[in-house]
Amino acid sequence: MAPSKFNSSGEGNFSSPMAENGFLNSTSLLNSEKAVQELLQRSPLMETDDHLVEFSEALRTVAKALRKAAEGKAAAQAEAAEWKRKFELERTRNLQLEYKGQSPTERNGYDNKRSRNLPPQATEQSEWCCGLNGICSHEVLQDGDIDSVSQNASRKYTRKASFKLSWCCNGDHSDRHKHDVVSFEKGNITTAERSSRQISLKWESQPQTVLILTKPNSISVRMICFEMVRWLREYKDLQIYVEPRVKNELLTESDYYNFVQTWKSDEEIMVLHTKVDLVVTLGGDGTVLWAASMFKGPVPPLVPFSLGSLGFMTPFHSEHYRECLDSLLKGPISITLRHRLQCHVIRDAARNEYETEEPILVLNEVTIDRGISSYLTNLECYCDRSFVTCVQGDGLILSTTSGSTAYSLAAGGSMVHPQVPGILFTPICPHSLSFRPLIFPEYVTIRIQVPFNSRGHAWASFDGKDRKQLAAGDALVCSMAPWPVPTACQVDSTNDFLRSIHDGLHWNLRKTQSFDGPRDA
Ligand SMILES: NC(=O)c1ccc[n+]([C@@H]2O[C@H](COP(=O)([O-])OP(=O)(O)OC[C@H]3O[C@@H](n4cnc5c(N)ncnc54)[C@H](O)[C@@H]3O)[C@@H](O)[C@H]2O)c1
Ligand SMILES: Nc1ncnc2c1ncn2[C@@H]1O[C@H](COP(=O)(O)OP(=O)(O)OP(=O)(O)O)[C@@H](O)[C@H]1O
Repeated sequence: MAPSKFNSSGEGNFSSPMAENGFLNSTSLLNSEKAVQELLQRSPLMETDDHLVEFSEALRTVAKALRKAAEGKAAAQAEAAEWKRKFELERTRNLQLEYKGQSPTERNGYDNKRSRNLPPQATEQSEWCCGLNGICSHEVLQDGDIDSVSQNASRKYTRKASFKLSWCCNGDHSDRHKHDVVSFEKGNITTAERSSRQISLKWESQPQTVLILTKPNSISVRMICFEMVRWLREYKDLQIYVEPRVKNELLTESDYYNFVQTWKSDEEIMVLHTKVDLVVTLGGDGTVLWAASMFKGPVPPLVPFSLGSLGFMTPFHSEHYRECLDSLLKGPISITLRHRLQCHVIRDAARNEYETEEPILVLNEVTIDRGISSYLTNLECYCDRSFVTCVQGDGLILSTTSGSTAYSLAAGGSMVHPQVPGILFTPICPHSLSFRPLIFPEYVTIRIQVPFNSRGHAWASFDGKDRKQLAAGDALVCSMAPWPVPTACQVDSTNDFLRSIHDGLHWNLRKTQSFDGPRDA
């Protein structure tokens, strides 16, 4: 019998309780029990087990602490993102003020600035409905006083057309602000409006400047663009802006197009929304996404003409552009307010929470996926201060409701009417049987964290573009942006949405059963 290798002194050697015939004999059993007890008391194996137990408990404690820390970080980063959002809003306001020739420091305070730069009606509304901390859509959407612009002789820009937005439903026209959602009169909770209603835009002065954005590398788009520019100039007497590339194309065609304006720098693009009354897009959904991405703040009303293969956001037919533009320039226009998501990438390497990169606004979605890595993505997701889940799979899509018919749909997300405010949380190929897509309300902040123990990097892409690598420790914080994209409707939001899913996706197309006459009971 070989001595136990655990007994270094040679004492307490135990023999196998198994006799040679294969049965247990009692003496050897006694011996072996004693030996096991000795082994349990003295053996380093037991110490190893104890150490393993201790170690795993310590690991569990560390994991708990890490989760707590991450939750704390989530809250801090959500707050940082909220502050950043407010900062961006303020910066855009200041930019507008600077453009109007008034320095932000000339203001006595926030209220004063607002009351001096907004038309009286808008100011009253904003203080009435939102107070200081809210974002009034009419401030974002209704163009303010721009008299100073026309007075400023050094600037060649013309006065921007003003318009008024109203919310109406089934013929009921009402100016009631959409923030006035819940009332607590006499202790009863009632809802006045549950989401924004169909919006109607009425021009208060004639639009004067149109920006035309076109899909590149398409001869048919180029031809329509040339024609449209000429028509808008000769029949509507409008100022026209195009991208530098298009201006070159126009000038190559003819010197006639010399009147068309463009820009040279990104700073000029930043203030484009203060000059342009209407944006026309010629292309597919990608061109609408491109147009939206040009406006990092407020977006002028957008008229999307379809010249692509699948137009979910392009209800206007380019062959009828004259009649369409004629009626849109007169107004009123039914508008779909397409919400956007504001995304901040927060690097773990950044020294503090506020050192975030420039925010990116998306009209469809932000996708966090595994990129070229063959490992499963491992993403920790938080909603405000609450842990949502860990995504283990190909990735995750955070989509707007406008984007619900795009990538999110392909990944199994629901289609949502674009006027419903919300954030879709749709996994891509999750390695789990029970991971169903979610829809969050519009007021939450979602944070996606690449954990430190992630095997590979994750990649974020914004409306299918601008890929950014997310290393372990990096996070993406996402909330609803205060600047929606107002797109003109062919009929109204609902009719256009249903038409797009019927025509674009052949949604629920099925042969109708033949009628064979009533069946016998
Ligand atoms: N598996 C997929 O379905 C998949 C994969 C990658 C990207 N995409 C989508 O492509 C978008 C980028 O579009 P692009 O035109 O620049 O690229 P693209 O030219 O590759 O076109 C992608 C397709 O998505 C359609 N699309 C875009 N936005 C849509 C929307 N809101 N509703 C319905 N369909 C929409 C376009 O019409 C086009 O047919 C991304 O935002 C993403 O949603 C989809
Ligand atoms: N003005 C522009 N400048 C640069 N790129 C653009 C511009 N407009 C569109 N694009 C890009 O060109 C690509 C194709 O555009 P778009 O999606 O509009 O056309 P399409 O693919 O023919 O139409 P659909 O989306 O209906 O299939 C998109 O990736 C879009 O981002």
